[in-house]
Amino acid sequence: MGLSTVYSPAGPRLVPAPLGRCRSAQPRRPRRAPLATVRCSVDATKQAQDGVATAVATEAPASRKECFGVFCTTYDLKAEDKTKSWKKLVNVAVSGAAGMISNHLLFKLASGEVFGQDQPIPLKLLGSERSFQALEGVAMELEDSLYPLLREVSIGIDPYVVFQDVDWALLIGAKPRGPGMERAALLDINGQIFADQGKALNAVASRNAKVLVVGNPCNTNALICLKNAPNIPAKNFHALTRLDENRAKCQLALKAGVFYDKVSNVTIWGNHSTTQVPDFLNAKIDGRPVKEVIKDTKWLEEEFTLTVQKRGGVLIQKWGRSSAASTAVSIVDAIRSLVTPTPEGDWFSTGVYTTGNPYGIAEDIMFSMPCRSKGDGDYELASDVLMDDFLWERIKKSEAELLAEKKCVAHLTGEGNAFCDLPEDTMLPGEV
Ligand SMILES: NC(=O)C1=CN([C@@H]2O[C@H](COP(=O)(O)OP(=O)(O)OC[C@H]3O[C@@H](n4cnc5c(N)ncnc54)[C@H](OP(=O)(O)O)[C@@H]3O)[C@@H](O)[C@H]2O)C=CC1
Ligand SMILES: O=C([O-])CC(=O)C(=O)O
Repeated sequence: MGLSTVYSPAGPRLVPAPLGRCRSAQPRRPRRAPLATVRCSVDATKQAQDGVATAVATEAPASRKECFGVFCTTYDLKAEDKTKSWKKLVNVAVSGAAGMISNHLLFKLASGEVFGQDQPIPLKLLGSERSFQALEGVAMELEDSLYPLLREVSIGIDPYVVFQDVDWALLIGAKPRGPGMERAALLDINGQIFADQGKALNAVASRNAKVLVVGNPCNTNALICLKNAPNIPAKNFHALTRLDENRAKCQLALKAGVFYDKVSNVTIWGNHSTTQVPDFLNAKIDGRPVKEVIKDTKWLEEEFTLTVQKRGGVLIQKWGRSSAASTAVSIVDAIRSLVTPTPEGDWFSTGVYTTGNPYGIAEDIMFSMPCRSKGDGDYELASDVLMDDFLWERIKKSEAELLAEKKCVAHLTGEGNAFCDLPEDTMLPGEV
């Protein structure tokens, strides 16, 4: 007899799997439209009475998303949503789910490390025709990991199906830049992916869905995505710059000879590219301004800044591929910063939409800035930040780059014809 999972107020526990395994009505295969499937549901009242799930096979409507393997034998998620004793499910979609970053991230999500040890989640994995088999492999590994909090795994290649009702969309899938490829071409190819996914989110995701864009160039991809999803608040879109913040914290800790938990208030301003600005003016070590602790201004202005800007590229040279594990960790950090209250006085960096920002940064781009959260998934920009000429001059350079990128993708944001004239030094962190 296999195992399935049941939750009670006392926490998750394993119980024998219910009798009767549900199968797809047709063999699983890549497809654009969902097939009719058979699903299992749970009698929530009975379950509440005796604490053990009972599976009931029911015919699903044609719109039912396909579950995967053991996850089809568990519960009717909608019925579970209604039970008082269980936390409401948080639906999480991940694109590029068969890629390297996801291979680390999905297991962190399933373990409860991200949303909490009392938060059951369904995972909705988006792939493509080319990755569908690998996606099945990922789902099999998730099955074999017996995560008590993992309530459903569904895999698919149609974002309109996979993004149905999602509360969080983690958009990782994107084409990496190949040899000889112009950055403008990458913007165009990947931009199209994020325009399509934005439209799908707009049509089917939760109206308050949070969207974190990781696929590069992530700031401009996030802008494209939000412009194609006008039904979702622009404030809910993020571009991942948390990896850069973590890299900056590590370098400051190394230089100061402290462990990195002593480093706070580190902001990455701007683009996730080599124009990004790691801010040492506002950063603190043990609650003191970094400039009081590290007196080597030349190191801060030159070596520190360049090391953080180019860390991704150096790592590619060593590893032969871009950061995957540390990127997954930084995605966890980025989400946790939004779903848990920010420690008093501190802040975190995330690329957000620049409407009404207090710093004077151009409006209508996705720019990394210092933010605080009450832990409700929302954030406010930090206002207690210092600015000097060095910092401002660099911020303007990253701003100029993002404004240029925006012009390249005007055809994807509904703002007319694209005109692409990128500064030559515009590079991803992975390009050195
Ligand atoms: N913001 C940040 O801090 C960081 C961002 N990144 C970016 O994250 C993205 C994913 O990285 P990683 O997981 O390592 O990459 P992988 O190459 O391992 O996986 C990327 C996935 O993207 C999907 N994809 C979508 N469209 C295309 C396409 N046209 N051509 C090829 N693949 C495509 C593929 O899946 P499928 O076939 O299922 O579509 C593939 O599995 C990259 O854009 C990378 O530059 C990486 C590190 C840090
Ligand atoms: O450039 C890349 O593909 C990898 C990347 O974003 C990083 O390491 O910061």
